[in-house]
Amino acid sequence: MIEVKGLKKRFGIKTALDAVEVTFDSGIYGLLGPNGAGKTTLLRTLLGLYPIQSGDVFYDGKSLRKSNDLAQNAGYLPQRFGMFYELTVQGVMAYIGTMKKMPMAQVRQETERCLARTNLSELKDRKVGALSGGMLRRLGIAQTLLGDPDVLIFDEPTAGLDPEERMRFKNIVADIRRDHTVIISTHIVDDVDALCDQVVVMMAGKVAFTGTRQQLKAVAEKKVYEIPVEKQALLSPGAFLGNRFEREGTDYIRILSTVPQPAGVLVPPNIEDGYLCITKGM
Ligand SMILES: Nc1ncnc2c1ncn2[C@@H]1O[C@H](COP(=O)(O)OP(=O)(O)OP(=O)(O)O)[C@@H](O)[C@H]1O
Repeated sequence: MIEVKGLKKRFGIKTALDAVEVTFDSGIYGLLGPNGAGKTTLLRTLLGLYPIQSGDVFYDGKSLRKSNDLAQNAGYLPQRFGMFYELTVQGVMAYIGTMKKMPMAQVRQETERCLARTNLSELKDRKVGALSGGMLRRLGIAQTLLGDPDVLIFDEPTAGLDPEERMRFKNIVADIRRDHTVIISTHIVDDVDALCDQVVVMMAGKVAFTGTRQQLKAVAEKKVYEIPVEKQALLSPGAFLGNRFEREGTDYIRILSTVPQPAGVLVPPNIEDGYLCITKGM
């Protein structure tokens, strides 16, 4: 279990984390938030890549100030995964395995398993410099899985993946045993809906919401309307205009509103509605 308590982080005068309180237990967590909310800073702090300035993080009860157990038991896919261009795919896996202090025989076995899992077995001899962006992302995912770590941290894992590879990533995550802690930072709300048991929403360096997907949806209960585009002028002030879509030849707009909108029809919320209600303060 990872317990974050009163964690603060500043870059010069910029406060990136402002007394963050959150607990990550076993299970799959989606970490959502607008650009600059502090998601990457939080993840990097958990991994010991930023020193703790104020507050603390406990991994299985031990403070990160005194122990680097969390970093040693974690696989991490950074937002921008890069590697030496001259290394081959399997060379990267051997390099990461060595950094993780894994015995060579285990590295070989795990390399085979993780490359097969990410559809890279046939590219094992290809150099990093000759991989496409999507292939490099898959290699990043493969090295995260190496050694089956207890904690897996993925920072925007599906960015740059084609639909088939996104599906494959979802299947990989679905196969991870639920006694692991998996944290997935993403902007793709659909991915959270498909994958995550719990959702954490960050805003301006703080945790604005933690709960299940159902609880996130419930935030938008009785606040979501659909209205034909031609009736848009009848909306009461305070409505937030969401997606525009077409149904049976009519154009509609999805609306979020805390005041009743008689010109629209109330519809059940989805998790994107819940997320938008939090970020718009509705
Ligand atoms: N190395 C740094 N130096 C200065 N400021 C930084 C640094 N890293 C992050 N910041 C700032 O800290 C804040 C939080 O950034 P962070 O990258 O953690 O946000 P994020 O939620 O991951 O954003 P995104 O979704 O865009 O990746 C931002 O205002 C950012 O500009």
